[in-house]
Amino acid sequence: MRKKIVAGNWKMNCDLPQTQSLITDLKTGLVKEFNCELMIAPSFPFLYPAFNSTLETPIEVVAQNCCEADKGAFTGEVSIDMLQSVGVKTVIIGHSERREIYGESDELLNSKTRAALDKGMRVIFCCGEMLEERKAGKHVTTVADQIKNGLNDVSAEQMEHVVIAYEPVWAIGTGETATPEQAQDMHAEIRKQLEELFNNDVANNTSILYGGSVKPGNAQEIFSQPDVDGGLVGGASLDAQSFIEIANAF
Ligand SMILES: O=C(CO)COP(=O)(O)O
Repeated sequence: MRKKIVAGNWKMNCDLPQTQSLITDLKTGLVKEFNCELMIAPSFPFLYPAFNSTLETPIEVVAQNCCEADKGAFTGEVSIDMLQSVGVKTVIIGHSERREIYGESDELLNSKTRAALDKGMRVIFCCGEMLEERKAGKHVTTVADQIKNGLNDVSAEQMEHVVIAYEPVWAIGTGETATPEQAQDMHAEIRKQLEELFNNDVANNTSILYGGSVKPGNAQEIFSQPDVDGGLVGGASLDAQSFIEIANAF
């Protein structure tokens, strides 16, 4: 079933006191029912305290990354079992910062995605083109390749646990948002691609989020596009009021 989701990717921001105070502010601000699922993704060390502080609230705590391997000699990595042991049920995979800064390849991201799905996790799979790719008119094929490679060997049944996040790299942290039409066009292309790779049900039922400078002032227009099911929000999710206003945009 296609769900509306607003997820805050806190990236490498917020130490423990800041994490706790942001969650307190969110809880204080969540005075009414929302028409969407709410997620926050703090850094690894704060997942467990965040999980505990959000029990009995509509907020789900999700991870920003995971290791594709089960356990063992992988210094600095965090396994899916470890995440699950602290209450995490959803993981973001393939964020452009992981792809670009840490060189995570389509193959690695596919391994992570399959490992997470095999363990029963939900995956927010990120895709998005660079500015040069858009300028060269290659944005649709770039994103289609990321999806085809990243979701290789994922079954149609497993796609029930996959959310796609389209984040054009040129719109991340730049203040420059894709226009609602640009977001809608790409989301429609992604659905076409899901239909080709899987089937019509998967295409219709997969939630596709937009990410890239989503703010209270532009969320409503973006979320009102027929193929946009919510947002993956960076900067604006670090302020409780902004995040709540974005969630209210549905
Ligand atoms: O990368 C993003 C979310 O994952 C988007 O970040 P900004 O909302 O800060 O542009």
